[in-house]
Amino acid sequence: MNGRLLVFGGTTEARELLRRGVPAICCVATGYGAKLLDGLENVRVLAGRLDETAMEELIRVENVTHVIDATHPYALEVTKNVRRACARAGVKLLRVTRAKTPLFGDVTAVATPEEAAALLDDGDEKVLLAVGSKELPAFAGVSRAKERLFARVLPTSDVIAQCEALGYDAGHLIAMQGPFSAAMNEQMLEATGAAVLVTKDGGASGGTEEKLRAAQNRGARVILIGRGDEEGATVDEALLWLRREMKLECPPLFPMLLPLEGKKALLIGGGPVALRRAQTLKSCGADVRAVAVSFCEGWDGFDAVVREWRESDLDGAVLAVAATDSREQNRLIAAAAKKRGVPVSVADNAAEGSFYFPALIHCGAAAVSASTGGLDPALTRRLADRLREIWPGIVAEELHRKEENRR
Ligand SMILES: C[C@@]1(CC(=O)O)c2cc3[nH]c(cc4nc(cc5[nH]c(cc(n2)[C@H]1CCC(=O)O)[C@@](C)(CC(=O)O)[C@@H]5CCC(=O)O)C(CC(=O)O)=C4CCC(=O)O)c(CCC(=O)O)c3CC(=O)O
Ligand SMILES: NC(=O)C1=CN([C@@H]2O[C@H](COP(=O)(O)OP(=O)(O)OC[C@H]3O[C@@H](n4cnc5c(N)ncnc54)[C@H](O)[C@@H]3O)[C@@H](O)[C@H]2O)C=CC1
Repeated sequence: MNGRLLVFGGTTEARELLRRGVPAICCVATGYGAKLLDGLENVRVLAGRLDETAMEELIRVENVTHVIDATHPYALEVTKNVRRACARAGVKLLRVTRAKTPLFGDVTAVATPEEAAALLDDGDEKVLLAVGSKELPAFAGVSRAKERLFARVLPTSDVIAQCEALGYDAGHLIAMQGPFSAAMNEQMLEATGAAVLVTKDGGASGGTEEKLRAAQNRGARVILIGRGDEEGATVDEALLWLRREMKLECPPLFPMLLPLEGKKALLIGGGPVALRRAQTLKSCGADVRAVAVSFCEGWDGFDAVVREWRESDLDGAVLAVAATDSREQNRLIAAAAKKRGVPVSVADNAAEGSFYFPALIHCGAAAVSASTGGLDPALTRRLADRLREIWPGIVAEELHRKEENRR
């Protein structure tokens, strides 16, 4: 292992990452967050909120080399501080954040809690606020707040005390830890009589889809406080990044062997990378179909369709390869394939696919596949080329020996 990792965040993403066995120091805001990380070997947990200076100090004292910011998507201030502390200490930083939820139903998106409060001002409907206790003060000025607003918060004594101080009585508080199922959200909307649900986009682990679904089922409106355009890596991407950066231990991929003869394999992209893979798939007997806006030299003899890809290209495919030169297109291809249950490999982002494209070394049916688990594709290439030099000899020798024994 090279270097030392510091993770910020007691989020689901931080826990998932640390559960994969990455040694680290992990900073969480609260004692409760610390408890959720109990029992993880190789992880030292520090509880408490640090400012920028304290973060920088920690990085230096602990000889940290790599930082992952997996704090909550709405913890904007912390994220800003982490970024500055890392820049000042000169260490590498990766932001991990959950994907935004695709919206459906009657949803009004706003940028801030204040904007959400302004939308509630002149109505008289009851409102369920599932925004986190920190944002409740923004709603204090809403007309007839005491009767109309119901707050759903975490059941800790300080949070409840804070709600009481803001004027919420026991009849207007739901104190319970989420995330909640759609059915439970629906019951809470029903019990409070709320016609409006105000929430944030906490992504999949925050149960956002279940909130939208409940509101839709009850005919309630949703006001969604958005979170800007921040981009971040997924947990899988972060894990691969760390393994590459810090040379962490990594188990091998499982080289599952698929019969492809006569089966449709879809390639999207017509450059040299797609072509190399098309040749590999063809050597396995697959019916290769390639779709691309333009094709490089060498595609003669392939079923090559010149146009932009579309979702229906995936129909009947047993596997797909996303090898366009556009990050965004490759991401969309991966999402579409996964949605349909078609295994997909992504040429420019190893961790985004559901399988890794192997180097194939074969003499007839005697095959070997090479991989470095996505850690170092150029090394994979060199390993494969060396195996290609010796593999035919090994296969011939063994077949010959078998013949000899038979005589
Ligand atoms: C994750 C994966 C994709 C997947 O699963 O779909 C992936 C990803 C990436 N490759 C990159 C670069 C290169 N890849 C090669 C070669 C091969 N790469 C192949 C597979 C895979 N490559 C999968 C995991 C493999 C594993 O587990 O080890 C092989 C085996 C199969 C094939 O592609 O046919 C083939 C050997 C073929 C053979 O010998 O048979 C070379 C060498 C060369 O081209 O000569 C370079 C140039 C390196 C340089 O320039 O130094 C980059 C950076 C791109 C960038 O920076 O722009 C990414 C992106 C990323 O890492 O995220
Ligand atoms: N895994 C690997 O071995 C390697 C992967 N890469 C990555 O692979 C990707 C492809 O590399 P190259 O083949 O060199 O690229 P390229 O630039 O030669 O080809 C890109 C292809 O994508 C097609 N394309 C773009 N948008 C499309 C759309 N909407 N619909 C259909 N087709 C579309 C283009 O028409 C073109 O055929 C790049 O993202 C590169 O970063 C690069 C080197 C090695």
